[in-house]
Order: sequence, then C-alpha cells, then structure tokens
Amino acid sequence: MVSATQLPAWKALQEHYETAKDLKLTDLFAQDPNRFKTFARQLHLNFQPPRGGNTNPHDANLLLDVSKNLITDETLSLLFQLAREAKVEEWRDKMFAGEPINFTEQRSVLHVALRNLPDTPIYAEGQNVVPEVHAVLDHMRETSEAIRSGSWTGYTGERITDVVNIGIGGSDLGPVMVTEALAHYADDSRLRAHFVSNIDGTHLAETLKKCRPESTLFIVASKTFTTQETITNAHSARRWFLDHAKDEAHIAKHFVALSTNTAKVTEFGIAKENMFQFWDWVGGRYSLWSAIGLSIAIYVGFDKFESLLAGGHAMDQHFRNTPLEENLPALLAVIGVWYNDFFGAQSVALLPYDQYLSRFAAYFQQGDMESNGKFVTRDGQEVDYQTGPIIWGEPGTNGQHAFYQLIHQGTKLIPADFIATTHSFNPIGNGEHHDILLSNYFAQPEALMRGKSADQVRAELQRDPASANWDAEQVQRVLPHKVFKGNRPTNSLLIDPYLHPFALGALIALYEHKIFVQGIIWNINSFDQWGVELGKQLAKKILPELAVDTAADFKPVTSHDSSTNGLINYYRQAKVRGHL
Ligand SMILES: O=P(O)(O)OC[C@H]1O[C@H](O)[C@@H](O)[C@@H](O)[C@@H]1O
Repeated sequence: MVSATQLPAWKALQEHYETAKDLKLTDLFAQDPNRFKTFARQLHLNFQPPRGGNTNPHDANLLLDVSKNLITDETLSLLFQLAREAKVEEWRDKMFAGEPINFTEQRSVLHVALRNLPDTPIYAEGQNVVPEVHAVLDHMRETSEAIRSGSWTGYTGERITDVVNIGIGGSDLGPVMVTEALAHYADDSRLRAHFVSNIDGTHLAETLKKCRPESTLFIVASKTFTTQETITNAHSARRWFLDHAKDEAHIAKHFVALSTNTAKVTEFGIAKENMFQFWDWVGGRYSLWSAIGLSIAIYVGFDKFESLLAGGHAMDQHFRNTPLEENLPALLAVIGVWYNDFFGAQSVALLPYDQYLSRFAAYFQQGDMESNGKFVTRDGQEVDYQTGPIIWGEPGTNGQHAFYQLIHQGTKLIPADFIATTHSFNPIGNGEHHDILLSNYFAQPEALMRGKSADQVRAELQRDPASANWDAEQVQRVLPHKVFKGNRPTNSLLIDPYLHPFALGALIALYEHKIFVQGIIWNINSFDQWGVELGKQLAKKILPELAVDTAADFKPVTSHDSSTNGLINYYRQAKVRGHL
C-alpha cells in the first residue's frame, strides 16, 4: 500500500485543513441549530449470550456526541474517504477472517473470537478456534464457581479468600481495570482480589502482608511464561507459600497458570489441569477476554464475565456490520486522526466521569500506545506523518482539580474524551452526587468549547464588588490571565443506564476497534510490540554486573557509556556500603 500521505483523501484533507483550522465551534453551533443532531450517534446494543440462566442485563445504549469537534460535514466525509482509501473495511474483514495480519509475528489477531459467544466458527490457520475457546471458558466457569462456592479448598481445608494475580502488562492491566470497574458486583465480602505486577519487591511484600497462605490462590498470568517480572514474582510467592505449607504437593491447590506456554508452566511445577490455555492469536493487551480474565470471573462471578464478553461481541457486530459513517469506533478513530495528523495534537485525554473507571486511561495507555506507537509502515518504510498519540487521563472530577488548567489555558491542543453513565450504582444523597458529577461532565466540554473572552472577563470584574472600582491598569494586570480562548475539541460519550458488565464490554471493544482503525489508516502493524524488547535485553546484560561482594574486590563497570557506567557504579558502591 502507498503511504497514508499519498492517498488522495489525505491530500484533500491537507487542503481542507487550511480553512478548517480557523473554524470556531461557537460559530458552528450558532450557524446550525441541528448540529447536535447531525453529529451525535445513538447506538442500542443488545445480545443475549446463548447459555441459559444468565439473568444480567444484556443491552445498553451509547450516545456519542462528536459535535464539539472542529469538523464540518465535509471534514467527516473526507476522513471517511481516507479510511476507505486506506482499506479499513477490507482489513477489518481480514481480522475477523483470521488472516495473519500481525505479519511480523505471523499471527492472526482474533481477540474477537474470544467473545464470539455463539458457535459461529472463526478460523486461524485453517482451524476453527471456537471449540477451544468454549472449552477454556467452561474450565474457567468450573474453577471460578468452585472457588466462590468454597468447594475449592486450600491445603488445610479452608476456603480461598484471597486471589493474587501475578502478571504484568496485558496480563495485569485488563483484570486490574475490569475488577475495579465491576467492583459493584463483588458480592462476596470474603473474597479479595490482589494484583502483583511490579518486580519491585515492595509490590509482592505489601500484598502478601494482607494474605494467609492457607487461603490464598495465586494466579500466575503470563502469555509467554518467560516474562522476568512475573516469573520472579511467582517464584517468590511460591517460596513464601512453601515456607508455610512445607509440602510441594500442596502447590496444586494454591497455584494456577494462565498461559500459552504449556512447557514452561509444567517446568514451574503447575499441573496441566491447573493451566488455563490461550493462544498466540490473542495479543497480550487484548487478552482480558481470555483465560487472563480468570481473576475477574472469580471476583464477580462467571456469569458477569460472560456478560462482559457479550458486550464485547455486540460491539464487534456493530463494528463489523455498520457503514463507517454510523460506526462508533470508526468515528472516534477518524476524528482522532484529524487532530493527530492535521492539527498536530500530541496526546488524547481519556476522562471518565466514573470512579469505577479509575484505571481506564491506564489500561488504554497500553492498549493504544503499545499498538500504535510505531514508526515504520507495514512495508518497512519510515512514516512521514504522526502515528499513535500519547494517552493519558484520570477520572473526573479529580482531574479538574489537577491538570485541567493546562487543557483550558495551556498552549497545547489536547482532544479529550468525556465518558459517563446516566445512572449511578451509588445514588448517594438521593442522586445528588451523580447530578453534581454529571453537571461537571456537561460543563467541562462546554467550557472548553466556549472559553471566556476579554469582554466577558471585563464585565465580570465590573460586576464583582471586589474589583468594581479598579482602575484601568489594575484591570489590565489581571484580565489576560482570566481569558479562556476556548475552541478546544471534545467527544462526549454517555452510557445508559449503568456500567454493567455488558456495557463495560462494549465500551472496551469500542476503544479496541478505534485503535484498529487508526492503525490501518497509518498503515502500521498495531499488533506487535518490538519496542519493549531493547530495554529488556540491556537489563539482562546489566543484571550480572550489579553483583559485588566486598569493597576489596570492587571493580568499576566500564562496558557502557560514561553515564550508564557512572550510575551503575554509584549503585554498586552504595550496595558495598550496605545500609540495611
Ligand atoms: O503475558 P506476558 O507474556 O508475561 O507479557 C506481558 C507483557 O510483556 C511485554 O511487555 C509485552 O509483550 C506486553 O504486550 C505484554 O503484555
């Protein structure tokens, strides 16, 4: 494929940008009373998982309003033309058909198969993967139910009260984000979920302080089962356990593994029946829907996990079958491309007005930045345009009291997604909290768009008794600092009614597919992650250099640049001095 910048629509967008860059959102709204109608999309999703007996809600409404963006009809039509010229629809179909679109690792990209709850076949390398997916789901159901019912007991016969997921990156962030998001459904106060990811011994040590070996289940989650942090933490957890349990035979009741690597799992000493398989065609950052979600299923119950999958599946169907113009992931994606590649925006803020989504931005930091942080095209050429943005964010309203200052009055353009639900699980004060929360959710995009002019500030100063008598010089000293230029773009997404598992599944899949569409437009491989390798290699080389015995045999390390040598030797000298 030709480079994105060579596509006719890209060139047309560049020309269009020359006029669009002067668009004023407030003018656009003044000119068109129907602007909200034109640029907001409502989506009703509904899908009942085929297994009977799951009584959770399986429908959700999504309202995505993109009207507060620096776009016109023409902008959107050019952006969708760009998506078509980049062959987004063809690549989408290739993904669903199991073609090895992750070509640098010769792998299919089939996280959609994990939530394909009906028995519709999906093929990877000629083999229908759906029966295996269902077999693992059955295994997860059995195990999660046994732990929740108390029939799975530890080595002394006690029920399991603490589940510790040991994993990092994609084997951590999804379960962390989802267990937090679904905390409302954690219906068994005897059961706690913990997550240990960092190699920093503090993470494991502080977690183990809260656990007892008799009633703790360790879930060792690693796609490759070779990740240094996870395997080291897992071995340390195993030692802690055996210090108490003494007998290795007890490991079977306290350690399970989630992995694609049977040989390594066996080598670690985890029995085959305690291994939950997944497959190379599941990318780490897309794996919460796989066995990696076991901690979720245990924490909130398997039927909630199944409903999460159903929500993901419903969004997959929408993404697969809806023309781009009405396709929510595609819409979010092309608007993102508009700012990233034409306005020069460097980042995107994800701002959920929902405490349950407190880890949402952290989760999509990996989801988006590991997928689209690439500088070569699929053909191996260096790109001459910007690819993936920096993703960041915190829940509202906390962010308002921290970094919104810069979004409102800083010098950077920061497109932001505002996310909220129409109903709260915790309608404290007769719904007062939720109304206050939502008033902020509505006010911030409005403020970012409208800004405040010098005339408005002047009028306010005149109205305020504290400044009403100021002379012109005093007014001028303060006035410029109170001006908001406005015209800052936002998307608003409202989920109706609740962030139940189905709605959450749909929300996550929405962003996954947005990332997919952008990756195709940028002509990059969104599914490998070679960028994590170099640091790993260098750390492996440095690790043995950190060993020192005594001051007498101290030989400075000289194999690196002077900075790295200097830092390493400072650390080694401190080790020799030994303060602990
Ligand atoms: O599940 P694993 O194999 O332990 O990998 C954990 C993480 O390792 C690396 O940082 C990357 O490959 C991530 O994509 C991955 O999620």
